[in-house]
Amino acid sequence: MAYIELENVSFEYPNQTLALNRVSLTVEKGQRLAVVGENGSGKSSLFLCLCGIHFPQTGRYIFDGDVQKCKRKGRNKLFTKVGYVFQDPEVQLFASTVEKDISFGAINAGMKGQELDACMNEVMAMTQTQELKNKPPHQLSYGQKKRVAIAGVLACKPEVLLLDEPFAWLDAQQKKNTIQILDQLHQQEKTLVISTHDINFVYEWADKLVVMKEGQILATGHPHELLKDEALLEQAGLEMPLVLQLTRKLSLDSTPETMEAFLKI
Ligand SMILES: Nc1ncnc2c1ncn2[C@@H]1O[C@H](COP(=O)(O)OP(=O)(O)OP(=O)(O)O)[C@@H](O)[C@H]1O
Repeated sequence: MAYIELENVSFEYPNQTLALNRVSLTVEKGQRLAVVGENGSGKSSLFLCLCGIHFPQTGRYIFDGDVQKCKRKGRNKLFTKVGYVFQDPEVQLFASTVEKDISFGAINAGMKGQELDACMNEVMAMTQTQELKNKPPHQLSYGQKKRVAIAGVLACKPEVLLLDEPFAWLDAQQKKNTIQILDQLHQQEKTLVISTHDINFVYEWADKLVVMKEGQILATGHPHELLKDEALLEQAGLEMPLVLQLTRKLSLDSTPETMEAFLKI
């Protein structure tokens, strides 16, 4: 059985916008799933359903073997195991210092003493936020706020991380730092689900890709397969990854899996 399973899930906002339309999807434990699609295709709405903030009106959501019920009490396991990093860190940060912000969720969940100290040290080291710990979050740069937002979610020790556009507005170095965090989390066998418009990153990073359009899933599969499908790319409004474009242009026999491999040819 899959770790996360959506069966024909539909979700409509109160203004009757149908954001998810009969979406079916499975995610295995430890998988790196990328969700791509045009603006408004439903990626954030999908994440908000996966973490339990929204509840679909129809269909079934099964997390780790449990069918999710709309009652908040029945979804405690979901809330403790699935962490959501919002696209905009401003939505997430609220405490008077970075340290208080990062520890808030963990303390709320009952963590204290040495366990809390060890957890804070670990997540602040991973996200390089130690030197920011006494600063008010509103004084940080955008990239620093993003790291603090990730740290706060990691401190709650989720098994699944949903990251909504983790690279949006980041410079090259901050993006590299965020990719390093994702790589470390993957080594820890966390399940990672990201939405992004960075198709080159998706091609190299994801084990599985979901392509969305107008609230529906157009295709699911390995990015190496899906991202060479010109008809799908056209339908979804996506560009072909650069490494594939270059491979075709140069009529290479084999397709390198990364840009680094391409540059070594
Ligand atoms: N709170 C809301 N109330 C009403 N409609 C909403 C709300 N949030 C999103 N929508 C609508 O739901 C649809 C899906 O939006 P969603 O934010 O999930 O898309 P997205 O793929 O994440 O877009 P983007 O790439 O721009 O972040 C859009 O038509 C959007 O206008």
